[in-house]
Amino acid sequence: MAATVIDGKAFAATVRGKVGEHVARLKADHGITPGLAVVLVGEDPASQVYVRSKGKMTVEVGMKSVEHRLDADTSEVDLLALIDQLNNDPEIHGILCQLPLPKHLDEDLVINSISPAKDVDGFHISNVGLLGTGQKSMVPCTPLGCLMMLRDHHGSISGMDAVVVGRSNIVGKPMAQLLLNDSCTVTIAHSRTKDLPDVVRRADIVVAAVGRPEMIPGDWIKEGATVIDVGINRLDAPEKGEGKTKLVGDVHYESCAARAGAITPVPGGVGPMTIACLLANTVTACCRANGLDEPEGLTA
Ligand SMILES: Nc1nc2c(c(=O)[nH]1)N[C@@H](CN(C=O)c1ccc(C(=O)N[C@@H](CCC(=O)O)C(=O)O)cc1)CN2
Repeated sequence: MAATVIDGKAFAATVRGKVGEHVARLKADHGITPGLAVVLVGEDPASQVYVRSKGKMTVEVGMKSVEHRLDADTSEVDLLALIDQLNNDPEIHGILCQLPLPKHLDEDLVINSISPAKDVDGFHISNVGLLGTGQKSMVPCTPLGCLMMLRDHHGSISGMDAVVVGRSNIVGKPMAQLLLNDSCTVTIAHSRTKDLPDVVRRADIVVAAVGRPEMIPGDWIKEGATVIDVGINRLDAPEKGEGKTKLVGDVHYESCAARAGAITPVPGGVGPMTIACLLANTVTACCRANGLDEPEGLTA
């Protein structure tokens, strides 16, 4: 039977709709407008697209958007001074530095200088620790988006066998933690994992976050498993014309879809959920800062 295609683009629009409703209530009932500040250092073309999209969608849901675009050679001292200013700005409830940062900047130092309460990326070491101990935290946007799609598709994922392929701080590790918190039996697999195909074949849920185009073929997938593809890899596509490119995920879509029960496409799967969850996290941060009830269904 053909796999159900989990439509991340449509689901993200629903999440943004819920965020917008909550923002409208915050404004009407409390006179509060959530504010998000995005910091971009340098001119990475993909980052510029993501930052523009974040700003546009922030405004669309009724929140305040502030963008700081800094030169590629901005010093660490200047960047930390800007973050300090944003940490102390009462109109700003969420702050993020778009990654990757230029090589001369210490990513850990920069991330950990953001106030944990405003860390809407959920990358600050305090939020990592809170998530790891099952306490209330800010949750990284991409894994949160994957979790929302899994819960929506399955209802409950409790007791399911989940394999996360990839161990990055941004996706793999927090994803594993979220699945564990939802009572999955979780394996984190990576480049040194022995018998990777057999490990993946045992899983009811496969989250692919390795950053290697089409690395996971269909014959690694258990019949009926749910496949969440986090990869976004741009490849040359001469078949589409000279100089053309295409996006592919970390799984080989056609062969995996032939065996899976459900699968996310690339593009249009996990990617759009990342920005929707960023907006959700900003409303959550704003509610927490003001001692108000958090929006239902928009947190882990
Ligand atoms: N500070 C952060 N930096 C980065 C993050 C992050 O969560 N926080 N994640 C990625 C980039 N990213 C958001 O920042 C992001 C990536 C992809 C998409 C998306 O919607 N992708 C589309 C395809 C877009 C295209 O055509 O290129 C899709 O998958 O359908 C949104 C946001 C790294 N940096």
